[in-house]
Amino acid sequence: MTRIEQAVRQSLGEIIPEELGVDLVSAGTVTEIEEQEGRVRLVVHPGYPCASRLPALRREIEERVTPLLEGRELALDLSVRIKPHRAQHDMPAMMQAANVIAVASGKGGVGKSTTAVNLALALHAEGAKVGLLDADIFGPSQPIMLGLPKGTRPETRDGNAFVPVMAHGIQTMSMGYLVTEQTPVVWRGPKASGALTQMMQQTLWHDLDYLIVDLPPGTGDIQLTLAQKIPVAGAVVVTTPQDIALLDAIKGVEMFRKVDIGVLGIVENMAVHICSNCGHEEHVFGQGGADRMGRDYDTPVLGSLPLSLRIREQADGGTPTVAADPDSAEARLYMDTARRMAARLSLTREGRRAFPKVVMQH
Ligand SMILES: Nc1ncnc2c1ncn2[C@@H]1O[C@H](COP(=O)(O)OP(=O)(O)OP(=O)(O)O)[C@@H](O)[C@H]1O
Repeated sequence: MTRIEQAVRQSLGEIIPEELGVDLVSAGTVTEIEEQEGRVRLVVHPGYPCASRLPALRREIEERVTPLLEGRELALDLSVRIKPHRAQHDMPAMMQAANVIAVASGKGGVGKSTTAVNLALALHAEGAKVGLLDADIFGPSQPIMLGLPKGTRPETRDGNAFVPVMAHGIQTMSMGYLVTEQTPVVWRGPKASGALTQMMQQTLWHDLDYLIVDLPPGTGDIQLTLAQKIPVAGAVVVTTPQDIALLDAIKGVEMFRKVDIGVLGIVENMAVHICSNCGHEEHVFGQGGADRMGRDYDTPVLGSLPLSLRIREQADGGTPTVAADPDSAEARLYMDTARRMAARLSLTREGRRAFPKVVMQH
């Protein structure tokens, strides 16, 4: 390595993007530094979607590196490359989805689905190709949050494969598309788990960087099936700061660890209420619990969302916050959380790629 290459490497080793928490070199994003005639070629590939951050990162790199080049030109290739990351027991990634991320909660009603859809939209806004699977077989809520008209059905191909339904730029699939109000879902246990595997594998996901799976609450059959049959690169546990929700969240974290699925972090929802009249902040469900849990279980808090009327109205109205009002404070919190989640995943080991396989069977 030449003197200039060394100096460049060292200065890149001092740039620490907030969401990554480590420097560009340690994170493995610097794939090439080469002094050539009259110029230095530099290739930096962040492994997570961060379109909104690239201009500032480019400026920072240029400002630090250019003075070191002794008059040579800087040829900088700064672009995102999302790879598949290691799934449990080294299972190969799905062909059509590089990274499956499970969004779970220990108990119901903590806002897991709202969080999942906003995180999916945030990854999309940052430039990733994203799918969302509503795995809540018994109470699918994503079709409503995605604003899809009642009775929306996915197209089928060859009679047994579903074309994902596009909504706000992401590919989606939900049991809500397959059942009607007249056909109550009476499956339990193995049948429901079978339905999840089927939905996952018989959907023609197209070239996804991330498939976000919105799990039903708890630690039951569906979660177990996911752990056995589907390669999951990472999990996120959504919780409110209430003690009881936290205890349930701990069970969720432990469940994923037991089945060798990495927990990327905790998202704390409804952490603080901001009065829409006077702006007064109140910690409705207590304060600091997720931080404590994060420390005790060595799991970072990826983000903290307020209890906000807008989040509820926008989700329940079919255009979740990130799509409805991308510049709002709440949307920015979701974007920050999603970037941290994906950045943390980018630091885990690379996974095995799947071999081409025909999913459709007759
Ligand atoms: N941060 C928030 N502020 C205000 N309302 C919220 C927030 N997050 C979620 N909600 C609302 O809380 C309700 C429950 O949310 P959601 O359906 O996402 O929860 P869940 O944990 O997925 O529920 P379930 O256990 O039934 O699957 C919804 O009406 C949603 O709009």
